Amino acid sequence: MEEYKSLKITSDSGGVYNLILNRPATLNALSPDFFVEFPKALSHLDENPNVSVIVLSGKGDHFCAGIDINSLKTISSSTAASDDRGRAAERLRRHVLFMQEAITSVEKCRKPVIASIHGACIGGGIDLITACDIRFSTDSAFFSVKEVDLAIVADLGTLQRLPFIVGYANAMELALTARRFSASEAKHLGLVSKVFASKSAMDQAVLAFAQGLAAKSPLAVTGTKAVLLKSRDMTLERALDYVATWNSGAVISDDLNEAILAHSQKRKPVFAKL
Ligand SMILES: CC/C=C\C=C\CC(=O)SCCNC(=O)CCNC(=O)[C@H](O)C(C)(C)COP(=O)(O)OP(=O)(O)OC[C@H]1O[C@@H](n2cnc3c(N)ncnc32)[C@H](O)[C@@H]1OP(=O)(O)O
Repeated sequence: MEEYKSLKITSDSGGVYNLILNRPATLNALSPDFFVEFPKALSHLDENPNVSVIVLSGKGDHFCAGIDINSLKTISSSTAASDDRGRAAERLRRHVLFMQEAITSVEKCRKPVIASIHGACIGGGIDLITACDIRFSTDSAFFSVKEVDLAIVADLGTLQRLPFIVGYANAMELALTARRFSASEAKHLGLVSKVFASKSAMDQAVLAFAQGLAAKSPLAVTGTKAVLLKSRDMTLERALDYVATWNSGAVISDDLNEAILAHSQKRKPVFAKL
C-alpha cells in the first residue's frame, strides 16, 4: 500500500476500503499534499480489484476544517509577488483547476464513495462531500459553506454540485450566508442520508451499509454511478440515449446470469470483481 502524508488507507472485510483524511492536528485541513495525493489514492483504489466500496472519513475530532488556511495565504502571496498580472492570473486559474480535479477524482472513481462525517465539515470539506456518492453523519456534525466569510467564491465544486443535492434556493442561502448548520438540518435538506447518535454507531452502520453495496454486481453499481452522474449534466433525451447505450454494452454480462440463477436457487449471488 502507498504511503501518504495527508491520507491513510485501511481495509475492512468484504471489499470495503477506508480513505481517511489524516491530519488531525489541523482538523484535516486540505493541504497542498492533499491535492496531489487524494486523486492518486483514489486512482489506486479504483484500479485495485479487491476494492468494491470506499468510505471517506476524517481522523480525530473533525471530518475536515476546509482548505488549509496557511496554504491559502501562500497562494494569494505568490500571485501578488508576480510583476505581470495577466500571467499571475493565468497561473492561479490553472492552480484552481488542478485543485478542482482532485475533488472531481471522487466522481471519476468507478467505485462508490461514501462520506462518513463527524465534527466540522467546512468549506473545502463541503466540496469533498458533495462530490461523494452517499453521505452519512453523526448528529453532532456541523456544516458551513464558509467561503464568502473568507472573501472568496467557493470554487472547488460546492456551487456546482450542492444545488443538485439540496435544491437551488437552499444552496444559494447556505452559500451566501456561510452560516453553520446542524446534522439534523443537513438531513432535512437531503445533504446527508442518515444521522447517527455517535461516531462508533456511524462507523458500524456505514461498514454494514458498504458491505451490502460491495456484495452487489460491480458492473451494475459502477454503471448506476456513471449513468446518474452523466445524466445530471445532460438533457433527458441525451441521458436516456446514454443509458440505452450503456446497458446494451453491460447488460450481457455474467452478472446478469448469476443474479437470475441465484434468485431461482434462493441463494446470495456471487459476482466477479471489477
Ligand atoms: C483557491 C481556494 C480553494 C479552496 C478554498 C476553500 C475555502 C475553504 O475551505 S473556506 C473554510 C476554511 N476553514 C475555516 O474557516 C475553518 C477554520 N477553523 C475553525 O473554524 C475551527 O478550527 C473549527 C473547525 C470550528 C474547530 O474549532 P476548535 O475545535 O476550537 O479547534 P481549533 O482550536 O480552532 O483548531 C485546532 C487546530 O487546527 C487548526 N486549524 C483549524 N482549521 C484550520 C484550517 N482550515 N487550516 C489550517 N489550520 C486549521 C487551528 O489553527 C488549530 O491549530 P493550533 O496549532 O492548535 O492553533
